[in-house]
Amino acid sequence: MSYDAVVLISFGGPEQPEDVLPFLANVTRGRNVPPNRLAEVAEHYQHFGGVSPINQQCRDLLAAIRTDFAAHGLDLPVYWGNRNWHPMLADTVAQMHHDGVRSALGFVTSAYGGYSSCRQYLEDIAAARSAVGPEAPRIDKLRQYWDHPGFVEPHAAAVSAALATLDADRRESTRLVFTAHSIPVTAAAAAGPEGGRYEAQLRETARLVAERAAPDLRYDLVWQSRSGPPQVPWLEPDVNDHLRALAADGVTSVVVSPIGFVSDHLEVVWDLDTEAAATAKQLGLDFVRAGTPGTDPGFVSMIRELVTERLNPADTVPRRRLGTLPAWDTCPDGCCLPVRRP
Ligand SMILES: CC1=C(CCC(=O)O)c2cc3nc(cc4[nH]c(cc5[nH]c(cc1n2)c(C)c5CCC(=O)O)c(CCC(=O)O)c4C)C(CCC(=O)O)=C3C
Ligand SMILES: [Fe+2]
Repeated sequence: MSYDAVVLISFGGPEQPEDVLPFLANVTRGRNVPPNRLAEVAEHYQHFGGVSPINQQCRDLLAAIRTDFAAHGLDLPVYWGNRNWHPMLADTVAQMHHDGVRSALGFVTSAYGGYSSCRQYLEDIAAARSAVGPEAPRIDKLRQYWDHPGFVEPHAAAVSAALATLDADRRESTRLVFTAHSIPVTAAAAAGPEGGRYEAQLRETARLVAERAAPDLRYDLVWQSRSGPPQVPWLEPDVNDHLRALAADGVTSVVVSPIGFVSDHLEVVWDLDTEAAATAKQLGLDFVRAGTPGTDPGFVSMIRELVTERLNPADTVPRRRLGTLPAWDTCPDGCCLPVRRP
């Protein structure tokens, strides 16, 4: 297979106060998110002047990818388009078509399987291509990278750096708390061809990061940013409830590492740095939030590696990874399908 471009595909976020409500309408169209939850989330964005950090983080990543490709003689143009806010993927795909791109590789800013993390991006690609028409470029999504060293190692380095800021005398009562976006329990059960893939991958990433950063410490995987109506079960425990349980258990210090994410977007700076940090303070816990890959050079080279490996079949160029869960270049049909929400 030959490719003539790469496209960075992300979630998108508002960039001014007027964008917040139309952005949220895009995110929640056809989903079961109660109006009071939406109002609450709109307020989180307004705390940051209506600007989500995510688009600038994508611009920074885009620039880093272009610099890295140029430095390694990889001569492919790199585009960027989002699911929920400008630049919208359909506009990007139209531009790619206009520029003569015939087939591209897509890198999405989510490392895991599952409907929201993987399948929905495949749907975004399909919708953007059909908006452009039959001449739209082909776009093949790159593989999930939850256990790639270029994802695991930056998270591990960030956990080590965070730990180094805590009181060494309290090491024995320090806990690593890994977080990811909660999803409905039914969606978790439907993730991957055999089910449970989102959670299984997160457990594997947590283990790989913990082994590298602090093999002597206990760690947990918990959930954040729950949405949806209260009567629908989502993955638990929530990070705030978990901090309360840890404090009651004699834990004095926590490193919170958002392994579910690739950059410090709003779910990180609000749900962790603001809310979870306040919970920890109330409990008298020492709290430090570990960084995300962002534009870490190892993460950026991983993207180049994922691109170049796809120029050759998997049996000729081994796909580097640290874990043992099943892996593939192209998701099977019918994997991670959306579940009908009550
Ligand atoms: C698994 C997952 C990821 C990780 C994978 C990935 O990164 O793609 C993720 C990322 C993100 N989620 C984000 C924002 C939002 N997610 C929402 C709602 C939802 N997320 C869900 C899941 C996930 N979300 C789900 C099941 C819903 C319910 C509605 C639905 O079924 O789709 C809502 C609606 C309001 C609310 O929170 O209820 C907002 C505003 C932002 C942007 C942050 C910024 O602006 O910086 C990012 C990166
Ligand atoms: Fe979300």
